[in-house]
Amino acid sequence: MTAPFFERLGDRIERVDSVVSVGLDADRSRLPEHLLEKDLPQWAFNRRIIDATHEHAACYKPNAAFYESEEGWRSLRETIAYADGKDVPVLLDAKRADIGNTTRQYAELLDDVDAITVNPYMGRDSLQPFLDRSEKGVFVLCRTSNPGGADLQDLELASGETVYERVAALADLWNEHGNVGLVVGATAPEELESIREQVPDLPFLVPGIGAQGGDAEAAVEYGLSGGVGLVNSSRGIIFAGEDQDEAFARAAGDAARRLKRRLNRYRDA
Ligand SMILES: O=C(O)c1cc(=O)[nH]c(=O)n1[C@@H]1O[C@H](COP(=O)(O)O)[C@@H](O)[C@H]1O
Repeated sequence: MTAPFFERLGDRIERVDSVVSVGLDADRSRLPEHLLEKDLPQWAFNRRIIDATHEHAACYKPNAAFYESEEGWRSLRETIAYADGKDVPVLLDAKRADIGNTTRQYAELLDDVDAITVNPYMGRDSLQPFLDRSEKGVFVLCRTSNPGGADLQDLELASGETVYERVAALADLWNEHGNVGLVVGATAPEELESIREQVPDLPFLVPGIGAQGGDAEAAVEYGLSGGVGLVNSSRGIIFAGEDQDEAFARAAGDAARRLKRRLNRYRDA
């Protein structure tokens, strides 16, 4: 039987001494020119990025948005299998959920990956098929990193709690199999701190450092539960060598190593 996701993630974090999630957001318009002639340029790019970064990666997080084409899905499939071959967990950033029969289809995405991001807007039944996959990780969007994250998520309910606090409380309830985490952006450090206090046992995926300018120290201080959690950087790693053509992968490897060391200073503090 496969061990639960957060146990496997904890082992991985220990093995590579890293909480870095490397975001594989392989934007076709930013790929090195010499890869564009390949059969599957995104796969060619990701393979080189994985070769250069896997020693520093607690997980890979491909965002499905970058692969929503026939060629994209083929690239994604190859990428997932390759990461798996390197023994690195894959978290598919899909932000899915829908009514029952539709969401059951979405949940099949978990057949090929270790964890997924989901959207809580439609409530528990829309997430149930994901939650039922007890060996897989399910990261529920709670307080997102984008400027508009406040539009709905910061609204105060009649009960006095905010929407994101309500989501955190619900996610804690939904965590019957110990497979639920939260997505909380590093651009909202105060919310990160208060959500951590509210749900001490849920590991967080914290995006928003690097290109979005979020707070890396707060990401580590509040993102981890029992040492387990993920701090994601996508563009800051994979496009670190955007202007270097052939040397792009080495630059990505250096960026991943630097981020690992920086985050580890806060982990050790
Ligand atoms: O669910 C996510 O991963 C996510 C949630 C959020 O609140 N903010 C956020 O940036 N993300 C994702 O994290 C990645 C951030 O990419 P970079 O800004 O390039 O590091 C993208 O794939 C986003 O879709």
